[in-house]
Order: sequence, then C-alpha cells, then structure tokens
Amino acid sequence: MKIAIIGTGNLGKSIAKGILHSNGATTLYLTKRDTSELAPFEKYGNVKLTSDNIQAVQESDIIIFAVQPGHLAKILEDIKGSLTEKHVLISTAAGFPIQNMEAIVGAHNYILRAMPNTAISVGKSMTCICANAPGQKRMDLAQAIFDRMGHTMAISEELMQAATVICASGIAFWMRLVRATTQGAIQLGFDAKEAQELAVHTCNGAAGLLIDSHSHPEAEIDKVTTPRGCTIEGLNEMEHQGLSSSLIRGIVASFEKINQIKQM
Ligand SMILES: NC(=O)C1=CN([C@@H]2O[C@H](COP(=O)(O)OP(=O)(O)OC[C@H]3O[C@@H](n4cnc5c(N)ncnc54)[C@H](O)[C@@H]3O)[C@@H](O)[C@H]2O)C=CC1
Ligand SMILES: O=C(O)[C@@H]1CCC=N1
Repeated sequence: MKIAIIGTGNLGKSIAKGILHSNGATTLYLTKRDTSELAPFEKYGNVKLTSDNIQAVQESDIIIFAVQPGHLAKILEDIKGSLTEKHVLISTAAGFPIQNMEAIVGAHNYILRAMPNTAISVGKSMTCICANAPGQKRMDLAQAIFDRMGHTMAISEELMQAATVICASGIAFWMRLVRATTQGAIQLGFDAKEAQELAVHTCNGAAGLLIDSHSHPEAEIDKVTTPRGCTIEGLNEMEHQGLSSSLIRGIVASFEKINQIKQM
C-alpha cells in the first residue's frame, strides 16, 4: 500500500508512527514545507520525505491530508490535476466538509474524512470515518488501515464535529483526569512516578473491563462499591462537587466552540 501524508505536523507524525509500527505501508511519503524536522523518519527504509505534494500524490494510492483546515483548499487545488481513479483521499482536517473537497477536486473522487486521535502513534486511536458516495466503496479499505492503529467507527458526516470533541479533544480530557488522580495519589503518600503508574494502569484496567465485557460502567461500579464503604463515599463526594456535570458541560462547551470556529 502506497500512502502519502500531506502535512506532517503533530497529527501527521502520530499517524506516520502508527503506520510504520503496524507495517501498514509499502511506501510512505511524508510531506511538509520544510522537511528537516522529519529527519528522524529517514531511518525507515520505506519512508520518503519531500516538500513536493504533487510528487507524493503521483507516487501514492492513499492520500491522507493532515494539514490545518485553512491550508487544505489550496493544497487540493495544487494536486487535483494529478489525481487518477486509483486515488483515495482521506482528510483529517477538522471542520472541512466533504462537500468543500468535492467542489475543488470533483465529486467523482473517493473522498473520506477520518478523525483519529494522537494515540494513533501507539496503535490505540479511536478513529471515526465518513465518506462521500463513491468513497463508501473505500470505507472497508480505510477502516482496515486505521483498525491496524486502534479502533474505528463508520459514522455519518454530521457527527464528525461531535466525534472530534469526544475522541480527538477527548485525549486531553482523559489526560486531565489521569493527572488529577495522580495528584490525589501523591497527597495520599505515593511519589509522583508511582502515583502516575497507579493512575494510568487503573485507567487502562477500567477501559479494558468495558471493552472486553461490553458491560455498563454502573455495573462495574456496583461490583466495587461496598455498602457504607470508601468507594461510594468518594464517588458521592465527587458527584456533590459536580464531576459528571462538569465533564458533560465541558464536552458541550467544546462542541459549541468547534461549531463556532469550523464550517460544519
Ligand atoms: N485528531 C486529533 O487529535 C487532532 C486533529 N487535528 C486536526 O488535524 C489537522 C492537523 O493538525 P496538526 O497536526 O495539529 O497541525 P500542524 O500545524 O502541527 O501540522 C500541519 C502541518 O502541515 C504542514 N503544511 C502546511 N501547509 C503545507 C503544504 N502546502 N504542504 C505540505 N505541508 C504543509 C505544516 O508545516 C505543518 O507541519 C488539523 O486540521 C486539525 O484540525 C488537530 C489536532 C489533534
Ligand atoms: O483543539 C482543537 O481545536 C483541535 C481539533 C481537535 C483537536 N484539536
């Protein structure tokens, strides 16, 4: 599989690492206006670095656009003359609708949007994907690529903004919860390194319980909460302080913001 990542910044580098660690590409083009920062990728034999987007497109089958939304239209204009029927276009640009891509390159192309998160670099991204009508024929291919780097879900485009908040911004939200747990553990006597280890692996275990058993969080909570015990005491105090409410309000605020700053 010949893949190009157009615009290898924060997310593009994470995707590149995920593809390389999952052996997901025979050739991987990474483009950036100044490629010097991408030098660490040169150690991989199948990686080619270039600032020439047209060359990367011509020599690849799957094109992943990981540029800021404001740069995408110009790049699509630049490369549209090099597109052939083999190309599958996948954009990660938040808030740049498929319709706008179609208006530039043509609605006959396979056009998809993917919203991975930065955990793609360690093969654990939650990636939501949607496609235009022709692109539906390439959904399986796109899901196969991103499934190698985590978990995927096909969604309708109208939910892409919500998916961005829950999955992409969600990494930051979960990090803050882990940090708060770590701070609590330090207050209880663990050193910072131990505290983070405890927090991270407990978080991983909680997610693992839900992923493997498909059970409901409250069912797992019921198994832990001894009547008159310490867990329910802590949980109820967290809720008195607004834990669930603050998370939900934060998610809604994030969603309102993304709808203000993005086009769709
Ligand atoms: N899923 C996620 O977790 C996240 C997604 N995003 C979305 O992903 C996209 C990329 O975000 P970041 O990686 O944070 O941005 P970034 O600014 O770090 O990376 C974009 C890269 O594109 C390069 N670039 C700009 N114009 C170019 C051109 N003409 N040719 C080649 N390269 C060019 C820039 O030099 C830069 O390195 C954005 O649309 C953003 O909305 C952003 C952050 C997180
Ligand atoms: O914070 C943001 O606006 C971008 C989109 C999703 C993650 N980062």
